[in-house]
Amino acid sequence: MKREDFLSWEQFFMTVAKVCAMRSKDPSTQVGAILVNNLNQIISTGYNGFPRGVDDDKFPWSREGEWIDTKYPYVAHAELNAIVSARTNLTDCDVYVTLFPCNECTKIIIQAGIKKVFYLEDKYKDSNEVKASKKMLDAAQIEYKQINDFNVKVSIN
Ligand SMILES: O=c1[nH]c(=O)n([C@H]2C[C@H](O)[C@@H](COP(=O)(O)O)O2)cc1CO
Ligand SMILES: [Zn+2]
Repeated sequence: MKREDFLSWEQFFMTVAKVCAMRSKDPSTQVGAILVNNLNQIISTGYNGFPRGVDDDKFPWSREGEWIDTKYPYVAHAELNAIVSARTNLTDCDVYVTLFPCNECTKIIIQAGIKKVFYLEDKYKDSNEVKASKKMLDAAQIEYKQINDFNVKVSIN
């Protein structure tokens, strides 16, 4: 008899996205994203961090203060990193991301031809950025689905 408590594809991919988030050095929010093609192959991975050459010991990680002195102008979002790292056409791929994409990432997701967005958390759902994301995804007829039928808890010692 086969095991019954195996991970579904959706649970598996979301767990991989969660592991990607563990690479992030952001002290407040770690985000992971992966792209998956229609053969269930992982095409690329990403997490939020500063661009190559932008030293994460010298640039700020703070959230507050003058905009130029916060992390916000510098950090590359997980979804952006996954999309620019992909080496194949992304048409009809799915994205698994641990946080609902912001409006800037959503534009990139749509333009890359991604078919479906799977997300874990939606902690900024009341923000205008996320509201704008949902408006664009609805208009573009791109489905989004929360994967919350299991508890992703990855612990590596
Ligand atoms: O879709 C996203 N992808 C992503 O990588 N991020 C990153 C940018 C920041 O490093 C962090 C958000 O920081 P904070 O929660 O402290 O505002 O998450 C944030 C979002 C959603 O805003
Ligand atoms: Zn974003």
